[in-house]
Amino acid sequence: MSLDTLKPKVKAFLEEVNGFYINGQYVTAQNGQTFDVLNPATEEVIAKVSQADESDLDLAVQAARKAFDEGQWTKMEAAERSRIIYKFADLLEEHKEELAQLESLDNGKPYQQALEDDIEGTIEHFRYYAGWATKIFGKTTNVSPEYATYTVHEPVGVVAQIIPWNYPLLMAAWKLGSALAAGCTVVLKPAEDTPLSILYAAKLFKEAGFPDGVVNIVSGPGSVVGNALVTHPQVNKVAFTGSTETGKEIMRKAADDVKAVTLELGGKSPAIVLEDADLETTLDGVFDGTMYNHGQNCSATTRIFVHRSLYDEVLDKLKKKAEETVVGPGLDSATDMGPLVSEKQMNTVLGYIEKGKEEGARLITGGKRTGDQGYFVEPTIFADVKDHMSIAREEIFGPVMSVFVFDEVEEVIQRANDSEYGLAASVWTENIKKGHYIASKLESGTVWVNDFGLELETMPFGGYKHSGIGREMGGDYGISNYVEVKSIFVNMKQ
Ligand SMILES: NC(=O)C1=CN([C@@H]2O[C@H](COP(=O)(O)OP(=O)(O)OC[C@H]3O[C@@H](n4cnc5c(N)ncnc54)[C@H](O)[C@@H]3O)[C@@H](O)[C@H]2O)C=CC1
Ligand code: BAL
Repeated sequence: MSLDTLKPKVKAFLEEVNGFYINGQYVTAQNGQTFDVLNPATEEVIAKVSQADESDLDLAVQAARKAFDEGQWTKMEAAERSRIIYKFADLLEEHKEELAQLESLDNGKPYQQALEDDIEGTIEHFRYYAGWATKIFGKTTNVSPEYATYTVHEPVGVVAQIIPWNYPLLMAAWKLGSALAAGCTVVLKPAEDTPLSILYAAKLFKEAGFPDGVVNIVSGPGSVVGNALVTHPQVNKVAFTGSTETGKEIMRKAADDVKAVTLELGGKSPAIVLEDADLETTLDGVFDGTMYNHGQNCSATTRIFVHRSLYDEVLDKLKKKAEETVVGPGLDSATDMGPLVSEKQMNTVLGYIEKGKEEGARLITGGKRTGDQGYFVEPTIFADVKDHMSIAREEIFGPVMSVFVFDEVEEVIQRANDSEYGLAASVWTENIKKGHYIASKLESGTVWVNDFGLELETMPFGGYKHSGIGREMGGDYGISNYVEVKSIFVNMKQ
């Protein structure tokens, strides 16, 4: 597939200046400003998008506030809210190929991966949370015969949602699905690098039947639009996915107004390969665990701890896998791994590769940019990595794997936990008792045993330590981010 084979609706969408979406309509920035969106495979401008400032953002928050206060969504029958979210998922399905093309062009990921993982995952996510709109229950409690006591779960209000660029539409779904099911209204800010898929999808909110103002999408820089969203006095709650640094800044600012925050932040996830691991499955899992989405995953298993008895064999086989990986444009069907999302991200990753070499890790394959156009970086593997090195401690967010050797189970548990992060981990062993034991000891929001990367709407996802606060998905775990709990006492004393 090439740019010439883009679907007519995608071509038309790319040709116009794409406004953001406020109060049920596309609008352009009041000051007329736009920003360029690049194809990371070619560095060419593929679209122009309106760039909001604080006054545009204020309009979006006012629209969400009005929609919330007037209750068109919040006080709608839950079954009707559910039907509208289902309908939105059906419309996404009708447009799934267009959305996958946009995602591949904008983010760089292979088209098939965009279609099957990102877009299908988005559709499933909305369907799942559509079902939850009718399953938000308080409790009746048995406090005293003289009181009727019960709790009510009420939508928290206007929600600010700020999302990153690694899974543009899927991250929007993770945030929107539960908030909308709970009856909140939303202002969502996509990342500057990847605003296209959610802006394309915005028109489908209206078609599905969402009242105006329930969902608003505003594009622009984090330092301006994101900041104004977090600090806006009419916003009740902030949900963010992105870097730990920005997450901390958001939390500090939200504290001024005592706004609740949900944060899904960085990771440095360990994979532990025990001496009895089934090597074929393990090597596939460990390799994809690091390299999937070009390593641009918060849950990427970038620290691979291999038992000494398998170390040389594992290194040889991982090297071979890296060298067989086809790096190329996302729209090319032969591509396994596309470009990184931006020049900034490519330079960050190349900087870490240099640090790895300087600090004495052994580069066994990769290590360079490929070509001089597009942000392509070779799948890169370092062996003999030591726990104190930068590549062992800091989030790289690129196709860079660090391999360590270990001897004892207790030793590797301690080393795996020796990180400021605690998002995900994997354990590879045929001894399932040991698998459970190690899973119980790891300081991590998710642990996969003999698997990697499963992130399902049916299970909560989030991190320990600096990897975040709260859990998204997982049914009522996700809903709980968007409800206030009210306790009601009714005096029945005669
Ligand atoms: N946890 C995850 O899934 C992600 C983690 N990252 C990590 O972050 C690193 C840097 O990537 P960036 O795109 O610069 O991340 P970032 O955390 O700065 O950006 C993520 C989102 O936050 C917004 N934002 C930035 N500054 C803001 C502020 N002051 N107030 C409100 N919103 C703000 C951005 O516009 C974007 O929408 C990556 O190298 C990676 O390590 C990046 C993307 C996703
Ligand atoms: N932050 C979305 C899920 C992931 O990167 O693994």
